[in-house]
Amino acid sequence: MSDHPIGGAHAPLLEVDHVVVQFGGVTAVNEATFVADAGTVTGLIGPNGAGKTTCFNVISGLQKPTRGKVRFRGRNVTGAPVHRRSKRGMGRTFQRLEAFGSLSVRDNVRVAYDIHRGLAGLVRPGAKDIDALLDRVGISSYADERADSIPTGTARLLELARCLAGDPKLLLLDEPSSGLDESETDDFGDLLRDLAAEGRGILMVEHDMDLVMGVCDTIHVLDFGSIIASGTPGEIRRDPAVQRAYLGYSDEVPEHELVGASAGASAVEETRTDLVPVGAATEATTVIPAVGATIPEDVR
Ligand SMILES: Nc1ncnc2c1ncn2[C@@H]1O[C@H](COP(=O)(O)OP(=O)(O)OP(=O)(O)O)[C@@H](O)[C@H]1O
Repeated sequence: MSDHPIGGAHAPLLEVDHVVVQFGGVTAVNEATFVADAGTVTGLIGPNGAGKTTCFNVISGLQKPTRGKVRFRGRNVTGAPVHRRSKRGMGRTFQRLEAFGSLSVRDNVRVAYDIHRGLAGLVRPGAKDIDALLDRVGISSYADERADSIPTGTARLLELARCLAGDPKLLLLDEPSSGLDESETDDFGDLLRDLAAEGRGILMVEHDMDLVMGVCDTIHVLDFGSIIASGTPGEIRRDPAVQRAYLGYSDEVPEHELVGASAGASAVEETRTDLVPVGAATEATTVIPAVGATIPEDVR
């Protein structure tokens, strides 16, 4: 039964409502409240240790919150186990790769179809379904390779294909672009937009600011477990608190010189995406120009 205060029909796809997670004395998530809507791509960003993965664990059912609620499709799922959320249409990929290494890429997707369909899967997916999915995520050429022999970026796309085999209404993607090169990341961004255009909701934890700023409709920023800003990419880029906490910023530079801080910010500034998280560059600059904007593994 729906417990949404304004009724299930108009409820956001996902609502995280004043969620708190404490690990002993550490407050990993502190009253986090945000939504992700169907048909949109939502980014969840923030510095290392900000609580992003813990939020994902609460949403997907791996972590019980100390307080607060998670609603999915208008229903309170806070106490629901992972498989029930999955059945209701929640799919997740992980930072670590979960595929079966000794199986081929194609067989990994076949297994994912079987798992999602369960006993209802009396009719097994045809090779056509599987190959169409591999094609959709752009890894057809690896179909017959063992999953443990493919590049990391390709393996992440395989994770996505396995997730899509369950036809999820909400996709939770944890750093999906790591390991992809620039052109693969561009294609991946197009795929995310396509998936959202089909009516799916996508919530993504991602450090590649070009991707986040380029594909997200809405971004929520976590810092020390709290949401410090929510808005469009343009709003987030201009937010001084976000600049300080996460995006390139130096205290020596007056705030009016921050990207887009003034009402008269130029069109060039409005559209620029050359922002990377603090700590991702060696030079102390106001707004750190991104080189490919992907953070090296060692500063994550
Ligand atoms: N199981 C746990 N036990 C104790 N502390 C934890 C646990 N999981 C996470 N934490 C702490 O909670 C905080 C948030 O961690 P979390 O992994 O959610 O951050 P994150 O934003 O995902 O970081 P990253 O970008 O590095 O993945 C950190 O201080 C972390 O050390």
